[in-house]
Amino acid sequence: MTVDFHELEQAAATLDEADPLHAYRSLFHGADDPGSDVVSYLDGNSLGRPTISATEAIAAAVAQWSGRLIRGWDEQWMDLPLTIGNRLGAVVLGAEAGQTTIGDSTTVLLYKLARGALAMRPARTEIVLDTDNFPTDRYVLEGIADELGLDLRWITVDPSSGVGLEAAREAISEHTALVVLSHVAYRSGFLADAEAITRCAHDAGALVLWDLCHSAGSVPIELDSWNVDFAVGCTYKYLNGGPGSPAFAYVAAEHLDSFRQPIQGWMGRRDPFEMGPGFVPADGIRRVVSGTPAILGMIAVQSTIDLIDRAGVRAVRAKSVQLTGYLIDLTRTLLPEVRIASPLDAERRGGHITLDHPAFRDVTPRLWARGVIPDFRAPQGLRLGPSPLSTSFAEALVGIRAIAEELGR
Ligand SMILES: Cc1ncc(COP(=O)(O)O)c(C=O)c1O
Ligand SMILES: Nc1c(O)cccc1C(=O)C[C@H](N)C(=O)O
Repeated sequence: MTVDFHELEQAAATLDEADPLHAYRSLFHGADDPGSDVVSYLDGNSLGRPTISATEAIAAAVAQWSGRLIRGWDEQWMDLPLTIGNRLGAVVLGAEAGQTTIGDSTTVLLYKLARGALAMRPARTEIVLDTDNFPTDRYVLEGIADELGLDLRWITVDPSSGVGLEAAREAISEHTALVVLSHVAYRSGFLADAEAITRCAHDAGALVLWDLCHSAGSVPIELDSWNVDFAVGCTYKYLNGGPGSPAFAYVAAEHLDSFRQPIQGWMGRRDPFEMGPGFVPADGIRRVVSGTPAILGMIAVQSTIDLIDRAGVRAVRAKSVQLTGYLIDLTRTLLPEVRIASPLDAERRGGHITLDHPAFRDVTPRLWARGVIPDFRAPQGLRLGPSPLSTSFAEALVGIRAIAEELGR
């Protein structure tokens, strides 16, 4: 079959013109910068692009540091993790104020929340998780199971799919203390039915902890109305917080009084500057904090929350579905020998897809060298993660065309 690339380029341009979010692209550094060596950035689910407003916000934070020095803590910084948490809750997580905070890495928050949750179900013996959850989730839970003498109940998952409701229902039992799953699977992009699985866990008397790393900022989330107990997630992906920006943690209001986490630091104590004897947890979500929060690291996230608020989560999701659907269509046309290792049903697909081919391990560095940036996930997956606010259809086409060329088409 011969492919008319001119026609494909015209079609991509038409999609960009019709895209109600297209103007947001110009609010990101590098997206249309003629000096950039990147021609197709498809790794927004590993590290999002910086927003232009974040540069200004970070400069203002440094000026505040310079001018206010230590006074900045009393004036703003002590409350900032909770202030940003509330805003993230309202715009992205479907969470009322007072349940979300920013700090630590996802890995560390996962540990803190899982330990705290397990302490609330002391008579139960099992943690339910899946074989294809992100490595850090599996490793953290393996460590906790060793520490506490608990059993891990693994849901075996096809890496091109994810944890469906039936599989979750089979695994969850009267022995289950805690269920820990990813809302969007890091490899396939499978979008779990978080509401139904949460209900299923609760019916069995268990608690749930959702990893929202790949869903926050790309798919609608309603933690309060889904009755989720706990959640964690990254801010450097679709929330554009920057490399290593601190993660977020959500603890449902109903659990906050009884919740105790294992890293009892002074910043999570009631009246930390009293510096008194013994640990007394702070009221509310502040008790999730352990040490001094990374203030400069959390500044950029606010800029993206503002953009998502303006664009609307529904519009962000609609663009994301359109982008992944477009990548799937192009793959079928230009890469017929490649397997699509992600859900074809948009309802069950998050913001990224994975393509499978034995040549991808070798192809990936060649793509990076020519400014086309997806990422490689072993054993043979090429993961394409467009960002709804900054990726154009034209850019997606450039990426798939380059993959086709590298495969010798
Ligand atoms: C699903 C998921 N969970 C957890 C993590 C780990 O996050 P961190 O390295 O920031 O602790 C990541 C990404 O690295 C991820 O994709
Ligand atoms: N956190 C990352 C890093 O420090 C380096 C490279 C990639 C990452 C990622 O975020 C990977 C990502 N969580 C994934 O889903 O694979």
